[in-house]
Order: sequence, then C-alpha cells, then structure tokens
Amino acid sequence: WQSRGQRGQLPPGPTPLPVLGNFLQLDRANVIHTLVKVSSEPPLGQSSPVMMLPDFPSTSRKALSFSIIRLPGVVFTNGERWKQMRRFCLTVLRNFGMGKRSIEERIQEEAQCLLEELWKTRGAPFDPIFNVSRAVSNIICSIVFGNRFDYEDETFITLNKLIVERFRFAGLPSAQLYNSFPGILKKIPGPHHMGSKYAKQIISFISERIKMQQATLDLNAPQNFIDCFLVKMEQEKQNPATEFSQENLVMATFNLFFAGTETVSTTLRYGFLLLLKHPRVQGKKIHREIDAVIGRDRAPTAEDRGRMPYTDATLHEIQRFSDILPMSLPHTVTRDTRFRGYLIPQGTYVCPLLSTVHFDPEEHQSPEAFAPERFLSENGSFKKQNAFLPFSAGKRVCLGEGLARMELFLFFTTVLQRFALSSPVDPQRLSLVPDVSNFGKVPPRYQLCLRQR
Ligand code: HEM
Repeated sequence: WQSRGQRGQLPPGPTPLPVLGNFLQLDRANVIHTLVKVSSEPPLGQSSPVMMLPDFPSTSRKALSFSIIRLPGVVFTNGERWKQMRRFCLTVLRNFGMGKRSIEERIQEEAQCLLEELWKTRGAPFDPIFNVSRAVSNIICSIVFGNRFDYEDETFITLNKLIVERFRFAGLPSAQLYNSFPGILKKIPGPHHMGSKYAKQIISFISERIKMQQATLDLNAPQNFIDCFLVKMEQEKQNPATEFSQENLVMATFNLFFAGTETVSTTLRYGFLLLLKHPRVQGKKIHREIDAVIGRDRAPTAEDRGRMPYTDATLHEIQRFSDILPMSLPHTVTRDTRFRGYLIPQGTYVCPLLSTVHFDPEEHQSPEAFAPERFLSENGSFKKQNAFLPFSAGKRVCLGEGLARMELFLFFTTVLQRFALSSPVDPQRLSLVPDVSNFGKVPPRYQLCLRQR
C-alpha cells in the first residue's frame, strides 16, 4: 500500500492482500493465463496493454531479489559475476564448436544414435520423452563433460529423469507457494522440497565429475567446459576477487547441463505432438521438402535449413506455439525505469511475459492455431516475424540460442527423413493442453508410433 501511495506511478494490477499479496488471485494451475489476462486488460483511460507486476508477498519479493543477485553460476546471477561467467561460457561453447569435431558433426552423430534407438520400437506405440531427452542431453554432455553417455547407462537415465522432474516441478503450484513463502516453508516438510531435492542430486553428480576431472587434468590440453574452467581457476588462484571459484564452476555446469537438456527436448516433444495433431503438415509438406532438398542418401546438415523454408517455418511455429518459457527468466530492474509512462522502481522483480508476444492477436492471426504458414511469405519463402522471442532478447538473451537452433533442426529433420509419425489414438482426441504451465510449459505425455519411410 505504501509503495503504491507514494509513487502513484506504478503499473496497475489487481489489489494485493496484506501478507498474501496477489497469491490467491492467481490461477495456480495456469499462472501464465492469469498474468497474460491481466497484462492485456488496458487500465482505465488507456488503449495499450500494460505490463502488470504481480504483487507477491513483500517478504518473498525481497528474498527473491536477494537470492537472484547472490546465486553462483550464470543464470541466476548479476553484475560482474554474470559478465565473467557469461563471457567464459560463450567462449567455451564457441571453441568447442570449432574444434576438430564441430558441434554440427556431434549433433549429426547423436541423431544417428537416436535413430537406432527409435528403430527398436518397430512401429509399436511409445512415449518419446526419454529417447529425446537423452539424445539432446548428450550434446551438452559432450561439451561440458567431454563425453556422451550410452542410452542404457543407469546414471544417465537417472539424471535425465531428474532434469525432467525438476523442470516440471518448477511449474507446479507447490513450487510457486515455496517461492512465495520461502522463509516459512523451508522449515515445513512437504512436496515443495522436491525441487531442491532433484537439483541437489544433479549437483552431486556434477561435483563428482569435477573431482574426477580435477584428478586427471592436463593444464595444457583442456578437453571440455569443466577442464577449461579448472585451468582458469588455476590461472586466477592468486586473485582474491576471482569469480573462477569451485562454487561457480559447479553451478555454471549445472546451468548449462540443465538449460541445454530440457529446453530443446521439451520443444522437440511439443513439436512431434503438434505433427501428430496436424498430419497434413508432416506428410505433404515436410516429408516432401526433405525428400526434395536432402533426399534419403545423406544426413541433414545445418546448411540445408536455408533451402527448406517450410521446415524452417514449422520449427518457428513449434517454438512460438510451445512457448516453453512463458515468463522467460526472472529479471531485476537495476535502476528506476520509466516504461510506457509508468515507473518501475529499482530492485523490482519483473518477469517479461514472452507469452504475450507469442499469442498477441495483433501480431499473429488466430494465435491459438498451429499454422506454420504464418512464417511464410506468399511466394513460399521464409518470413521473419517480429513477435517471436522464444530465446528472449537483449543482454541476457539465451546463451545457447545458436546451439539450440541447430539441434532443433538436425534432430527434427533426421527423424522425419527416416520416419513417418503417427498417433495410436485419433488425432482429434489428442490434447495439446500443457501438463503444467507456469515457469515452464510442459507438453502432456503422449504415445507415438513410427513407420519407416
Ligand atoms: C529451445 C531451446 C531454448 C530456449 C527456448 C531457451 C530460452 C531461454 C530464455 C527465454 C532465456 C532467458 C533469457 C532472459 O533472461 O531474458 C534463456 C537463458 C539461458 N539459456 Fe536458453 N534456451 C534454449 C536452449 C538453451 C541451450 C541449448 C543452452 C545451453 C547452452 C541454454 C543456456 C542458457 C543460459 C546459460 C541462459 C542464461 C543466460 C544469461 O542469463 O545470461 N539455453 N534461454
């Protein structure tokens, strides 16, 4: 109440309750729905929609800004630490992409391993969740750990399950409740602790790997992200202000491993589901384009994308429609900021709603429909859309965008080059309603059948 009265220039939002803030006004099964709805209702006397700031209880807002600034790693950090971590991660990703085996070749090889796995299904219905996530995960694993894992490796299977569950958990009401009242809920047992339990297990695996690599490190020949970080730690060990610490190593590795696995695999899973729901897109158009441009005798390459406008448009539409990070990641306003005539005070915790971009009816005709054609011009060439920000924008834009785009294209076309996808149930009955939609948007589980082409 105080801040509203004092400033009088804050963006409008629903009236918060004492202690609870706006918590009870959120549709907890679909938080994004509430946020998008409120953000698109223009306030009295204004014609343009305004960003709405959900009022979480003030204690948690403080706690969130505080923890965001202090967490180690690259994703949930700010200032000098973020600058150094981001620069380092980008350099390593780039260098490993230019090594003797490029990232493109690694993805092509992994896509062949995925095909072998898929062949084993012999047309029977299966849930693609872990086949896809293990293949995708192996790419970031080869960059951060320096090796891929066998799909049957027990540790790898467990890690992938943990990542899937951790991402899903972030979208559940219990995670939301925990974020809103961390001080109290930390002390009370219950399912809201599952998120940190999953994260701790992944972190413990990473810490073990680091120890192993530390023991065998050749300072003159670093082989992967962890090695490069260890070399940097050694070089900076006399610098008391260094950001190249053990803690940042563990969390930056966790950030890359997690972000590099779950995002791409969730998008692909949503993509295959959308193709089942819309057989016309797959059969007539994508298969035809793959046959015309790539044929059946060689593997797809990143270069093919430029000559495959329909497939490119479909991948863009899959990313727009699946909108897997509808609130992007949390940001903090670093100084008092004027926005459309309102004042957002320094230190305010804000979530850019990427959903309002992807489902903006003024930018996309019938935004609820899946229509790759919206990314095509009249003559059939690829048409860029401004209202397309799955990787967000600005200084904090996704660090793995280039890698993600290459993975999406190569995994998608390699699978579709060899298989026709079909659903064991009538496509009309397939649901596209996300399993959870909050921090992350997760597609419902479904069964898929593959027929060799
Ligand atoms: C389809 C795949 C992906 C999508 C949709 C996606 C989306 C995003 C979004 C929306 C952000 C937040 C940007 C912001 O704060 O404004 C982000 C950040 C980030 N992503 Fe991705 N991402 C994807 C794949 C990847 C991959 C493969 C990696 C691994 C290399 C990765 C690593 C990161 C990291 C480290 C950040 C934090 C960057 C920073 O804070 O400076 N992402 N991503």
